[in-house]
Amino acid sequence: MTILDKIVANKRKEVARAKSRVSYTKLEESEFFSRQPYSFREFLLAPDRTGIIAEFKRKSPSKGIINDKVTVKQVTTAYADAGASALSVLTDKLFFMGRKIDVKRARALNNIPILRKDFMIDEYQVIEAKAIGADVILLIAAILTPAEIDTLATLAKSIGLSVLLEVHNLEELERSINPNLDAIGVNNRNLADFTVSVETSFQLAKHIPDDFLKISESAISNTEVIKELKQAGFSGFLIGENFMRQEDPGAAMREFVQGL
Ligand SMILES: O=P(O)(O)OC[C@@H](O)[C@@H](O)c1c[nH]c2ccccc12
Repeated sequence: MTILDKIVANKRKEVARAKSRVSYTKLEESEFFSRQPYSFREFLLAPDRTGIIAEFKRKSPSKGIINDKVTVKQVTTAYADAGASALSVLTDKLFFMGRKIDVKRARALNNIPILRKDFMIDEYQVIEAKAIGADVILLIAAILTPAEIDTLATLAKSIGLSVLLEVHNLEELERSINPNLDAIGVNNRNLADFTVSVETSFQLAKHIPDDFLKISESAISNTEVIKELKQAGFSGFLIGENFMRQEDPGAAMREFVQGL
């Protein structure tokens, strides 16, 4: 059983529990549910922004605790000030030490899109994403069938959310492509064994149709790589650990973007 299998098995239980505690009606009555989400595309392509999707991540299965001393407020507002095009906030509790309230807090404090970073397997989580103030959801090709991707993406679009599909290889990309997606993210980290290589992004770039935004995810640690990824057609760069492992992640991002 890979780590991804374990995460998904746990997620099924978590979603069942959440459904029994908070009804769809309750979610739809929440303060953020009726807001108009920000457009992921618009913010990624805005010339005065960096294209960086800056992540708030306390812990990961591959690295253990990365930083559990900082607050959502301190980090996300500094990321936005430093020119982030969007925020990525983990909501998986067991493996990433994330919480749904982290997205709510980030929403109340920032005026840029927020990606709810979780393992989406059920329509309930899509409604929940909107209810907690997210603008973008992540669909991971490795854990979803094409039919599931279609169902979740169609629902997300119908409530105004943007959809980012994450792939790790050509086979996943080809089987998962769907007109309801806004962006395709190439994860440079293999979620089954944690190996990382930015080459994955360069190899898959030419196979991603131009109507989708191209995003490179994980293991991005210097601005030279970003310049090369831009040349290869990428407009989004998802960065977590490189900032989060510093005592002041916002300051780390501010310094990083000087090199762009
Ligand atoms: O911390 P990094 O190497 O910069 O990676 C960020 C992000 O890409 C990574 O956290 C991630 C990519 N896809 C995911 C899916 C689930 C959880 C986490 C992720």
